[in-house]
Amino acid sequence: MSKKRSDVISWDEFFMRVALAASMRSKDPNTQVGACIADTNHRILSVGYNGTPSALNDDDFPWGVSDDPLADKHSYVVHAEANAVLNYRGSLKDMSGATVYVTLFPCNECAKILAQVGIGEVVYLSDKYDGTEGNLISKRILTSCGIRFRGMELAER
Ligand SMILES: Nc1nc(=O)n([C@H]2C[C@H](O)[C@@H](COP(=O)(O)O)O2)cc1CO
Ligand SMILES: [Zn+2]
Repeated sequence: MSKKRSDVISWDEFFMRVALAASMRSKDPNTQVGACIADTNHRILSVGYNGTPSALNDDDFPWGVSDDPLADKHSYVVHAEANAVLNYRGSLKDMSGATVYVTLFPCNECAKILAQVGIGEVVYLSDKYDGTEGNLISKRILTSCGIRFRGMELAER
């Protein structure tokens, strides 16, 4: 009789790879971000990546940065974590205590959104904006709302 496989990927790795796959849909030329929200029963609630609102023609808007907010991509892009929350079609009470897997540490605006929908934990791959103003504010919000956060790495496969 054959034995069951035991070297399966962990839940952390599975959800982070889903987030990573979502990031591959991003059209942002500089930073592609993916997010996957999983509940405490290991069920995926939602997925998102950074992009413009779907009704907006993203060929008509900037993908670069500029001192002019009208010509800056940041003015038009919805962040991956926000999109994951907005894409969710279930009852928000089921998001309580859920974990968001995100390929880049959330900004302060997303931290507020995640806190307000009751996310319990943030797991991230990169923290490339560590120490910047928005990043420090985000960590302050998460900490003060009792939202745990931890980094993880993905093994090469
Ligand atoms: N956690 C995040 N989720 C996101 O979806 N983003 C998005 C906004 C932009 O489209 C891009 C950042 O572009 P840049 O400033 O690195 O060229 O990633 C950014 C962050 C950073 O906090
Ligand atoms: Zn954000």
